[in-house]
Amino acid sequence: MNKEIVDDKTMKRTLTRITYEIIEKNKGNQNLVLIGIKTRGAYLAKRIKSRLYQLEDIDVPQFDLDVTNFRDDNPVEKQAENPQFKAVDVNGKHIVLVDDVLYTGRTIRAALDAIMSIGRPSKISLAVLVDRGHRELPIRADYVGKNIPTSHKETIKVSMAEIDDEDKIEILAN
Ligand SMILES: O=P(O)(O)OC[C@H]1O[C@H](OP(=O)(O)OP(=O)(O)O)[C@H](O)[C@@H]1O
Ligand SMILES: O=c1cc[nH]c(=O)[nH]1
Repeated sequence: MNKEIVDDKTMKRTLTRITYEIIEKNKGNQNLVLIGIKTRGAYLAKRIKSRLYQLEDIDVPQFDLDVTNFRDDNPVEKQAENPQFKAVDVNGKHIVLVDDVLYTGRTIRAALDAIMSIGRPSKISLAVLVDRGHRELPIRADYVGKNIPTSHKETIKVSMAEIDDEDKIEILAN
């Protein structure tokens, strides 16, 4: 059974709030770089980029990151560099990592490794649309859209208009 818990209007407001929080916490916004984790984190980062521009006239570089090669469930022999991402200059930058759901934290751990493998940022912050709890690693988000307490049996499904035709967040009871 799917239960919609966030509709399109609420999701838009939530992203606007996260954007304002990023602006407030980073006065001057110098050296900010948005990195969105594929799949939906990349679309969220693009939206935050365009809101930063609309709200404050700030043009922040934004890149997509595929963490597959850095996952701890991906055999080491299959791990390879990601040539496109390797070209991103992260040195001395304040990276805002963006993802849709924060659960065990393993995806973020992989993303941190991917970023640190190509340079030395001055700071890395984390923005997520949903924090559903159940961390398996000492990772926390700096910007949280919605805290949604879940059981292990449930799944949070984020839909985004860019690939799913509409914006919504649902809880799926497995
Ligand atoms: O904190 P974790 O336990 O790592 O879970 C969170 C990750 O799981 C989902 O990605 P998924 O692997 O389903 O890929 P997708 O984004 O391409 O759907 C979600 O988009 C997060 O990236
Ligand atoms: O519930 C979950 C857990 C991980 N990733 C998701 O997208 N949803």
